[in-house]
Amino acid sequence: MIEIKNLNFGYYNKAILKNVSLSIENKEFIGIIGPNGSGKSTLLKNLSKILSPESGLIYLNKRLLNDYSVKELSRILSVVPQDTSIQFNFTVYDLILMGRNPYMDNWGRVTREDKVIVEEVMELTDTSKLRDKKVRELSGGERQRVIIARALAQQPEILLLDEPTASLDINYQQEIFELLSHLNKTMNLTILLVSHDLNLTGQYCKRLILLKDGKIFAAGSPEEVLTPANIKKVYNTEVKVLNNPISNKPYVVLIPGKEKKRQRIKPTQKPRVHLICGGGSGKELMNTLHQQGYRVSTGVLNQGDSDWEKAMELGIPVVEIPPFAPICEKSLKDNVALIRESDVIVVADTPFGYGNIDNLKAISGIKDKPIIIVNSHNIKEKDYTDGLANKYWSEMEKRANCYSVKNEDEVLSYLNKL
Ligand SMILES: Nc1ncnc2c1ncn2[C@@H]1O[C@H](COP(=O)(O)OP(=O)(O)OP(=O)(O)O)[C@@H](O)[C@H]1O
Repeated sequence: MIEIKNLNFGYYNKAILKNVSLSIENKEFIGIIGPNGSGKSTLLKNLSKILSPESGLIYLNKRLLNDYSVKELSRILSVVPQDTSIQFNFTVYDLILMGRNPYMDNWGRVTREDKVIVEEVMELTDTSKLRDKKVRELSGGERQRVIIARALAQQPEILLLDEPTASLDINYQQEIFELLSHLNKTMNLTILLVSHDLNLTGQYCKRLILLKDGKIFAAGSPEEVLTPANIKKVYNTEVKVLNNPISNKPYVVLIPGKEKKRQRIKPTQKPRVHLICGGGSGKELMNTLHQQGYRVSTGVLNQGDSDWEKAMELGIPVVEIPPFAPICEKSLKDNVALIRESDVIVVADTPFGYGNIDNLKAISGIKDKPIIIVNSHNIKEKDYTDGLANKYWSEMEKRANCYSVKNEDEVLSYLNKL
């Protein structure tokens, strides 16, 4: 059904998928697992033609994926993406009906058949009772069922899902996996899903593909793939693999005490640096710190910003928001969590406006971490917030653990002293 031959893909010249070859048969239920950044989502995006391989070939039903038009492809393959936030507040019915788009004429006329299929998929996914609700009023689990219903309304042969249970509680996680398993068995749907949950995928998927650094490290039945040796090599984590007596499937259990080992090696590592930047003000420093072995994180940054692009290129953790969007509550919270994991905060020579002032506000509230500020004497020229940035800046400068420096070389010498 799908044949991937020597697939290579990279972002900005950085190789991500390396020589991946894989055959997927009709009616398979496959889990793609692997650590953060191992290339799982990138693989799915290459399969759904969101990204194009640098080299290698992908065949779908013996025809090159590249030769399919978008409409043709969406009648065979549908995708449940990782980010399922819905831009507009549609009703559940209207959202599921959108799955029929690949079958509609140029005027978007809804046929009797479209309506019958929508009813069928609502029945299958137990979403009929939600039909008139607005999508934003749904719980996480309900929303995920609705998104799956929309994907099913496309009447695909293959369903690709990127972490479909990521933010769901244990009850909804199981419900989604049960639903997928049911669809796989009763509708002969081929399913390929990315997940971090070794136990759920081990329980429900018939085959697992374990990725490490963009390569297939192991592939086979859950019993073949979920071994302590594989998990140690790929995740650098000690586990015990037990047998779940109810399902007779492998069950992965963490061995306590791992944290102590981590702490022992920590003193030899360089400090973690969280870099506040934007508009290209931090990319050179980010590069230098990364090259010198500092563990750098950054955010909040707009996607497409040149500092964001640099972070992507280097593969460093970044809290991101859509292009031109102001910092929202969630991104702010994520950024504070990332800052809390760092040892020191560095503020690049960054202008502050109302769109990014919350980055400064966030660090002004974190008093227990050293802060290094580049070129602080110039703040008035970089304050586009009628003095708000200047206020946070002056407050921070009064602290004993705040260092104002003139340039990036001085940042490095301060970091060396810390
Ligand atoms: N749009 C992008 N631009 C640049 N680099 C990217 C982009 N998307 C992902 N990457 C990088 O590619 C690598 C693989 O990312 P990918 O999202 O495929 O990994 P993953 O295994 O799905 O990770 P996770 O489990 O964290 O979701 C990472 O180093 C990531 O930083």
